[in-house]
Amino acid sequence: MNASLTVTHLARRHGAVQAAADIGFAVDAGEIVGLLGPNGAGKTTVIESIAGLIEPDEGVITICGIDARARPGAARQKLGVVLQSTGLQDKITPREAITLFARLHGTAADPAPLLARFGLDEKADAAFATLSGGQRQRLALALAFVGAPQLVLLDEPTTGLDPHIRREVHDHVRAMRDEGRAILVTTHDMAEAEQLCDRILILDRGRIVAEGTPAALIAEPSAAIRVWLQASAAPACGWPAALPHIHDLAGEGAELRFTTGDLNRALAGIIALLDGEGLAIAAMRAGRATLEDVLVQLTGRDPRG
Ligand SMILES: Nc1ncnc2c1ncn2[C@@H]1O[C@H](COP(=O)(O)OP(=O)(O)OP(=O)(O)O)[C@@H](O)[C@H]1O
Repeated sequence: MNASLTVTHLARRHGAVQAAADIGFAVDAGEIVGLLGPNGAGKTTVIESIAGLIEPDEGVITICGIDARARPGAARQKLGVVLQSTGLQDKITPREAITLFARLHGTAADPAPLLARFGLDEKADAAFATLSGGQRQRLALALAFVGAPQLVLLDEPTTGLDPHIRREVHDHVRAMRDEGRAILVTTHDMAEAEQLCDRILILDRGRIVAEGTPAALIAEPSAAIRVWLQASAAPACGWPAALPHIHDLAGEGAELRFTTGDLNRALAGIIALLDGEGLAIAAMRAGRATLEDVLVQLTGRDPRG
């Protein structure tokens, strides 16, 4: 087995809140796994537990075969972390920061290759405070890369970045994966998750509620097609609570929203219902469900908060 990270029965409370409960998953070498979920789902709690920044109440975390809770120092050597804030001082330069991180890692790495790889040559000796958002994020990736980690944890690595820089960060993350590293990434951007992740874990209220490739989650038969429909008027007795071949039914006035795996049969049922009331379909939109639809369906909440 080549899992770079295994997490079993991870649990953590923050006061009265069960932020993580019985979390279990693995990330293999050469794989990008996305941790998705609405605000407060527990994503940061899971990442910080793996990074050794908070102490879980229960669970086993193994990083490249090392028990991370029993041997945090040894596990840290295998790990690179990009958190939401770098915590760097305004005056430090990228060259100094990389040198400092290398020293903390117990290596004396030459910063030049990392500065070049992450496009920071020109800013190598500029103060952190003068770097743009994209340059700061490239520096955060470079710092996570000190010590050539086998597992990289990225907590919302592209939040607040423009689309061009976001694509650049994606390319760096894919390159890390293609070198055989394991990547665990959190994001609120469903399009990003769909493009970047080989596999996705959906978290809700501290628990994993779904897991699979983006394509498999979207192709979940009951949710494959998302439909909005408007009748010529609201049905006299309202919309029924359930109809054959229809899921996530939400009707209001003349409008109906639902998901279905069989549009023919779903529409046949609706047409029969409308015919019975002397009504017709006035307008309709149907399309492939997105990862965002899947997440809303599973958690009942908007992934962007
Ligand atoms: N230090 C803390 N003290 C008290 N409660 C906390 C603390 N940290 C997190 N929580 C709570 O634990 C739950 C999980 O929070 P966490 O930050 O892990 O979620 P998240 O999925 O990363 O959210 P977001 O997408 O908003 O970053 C939330 O209910 C949050 O309010």
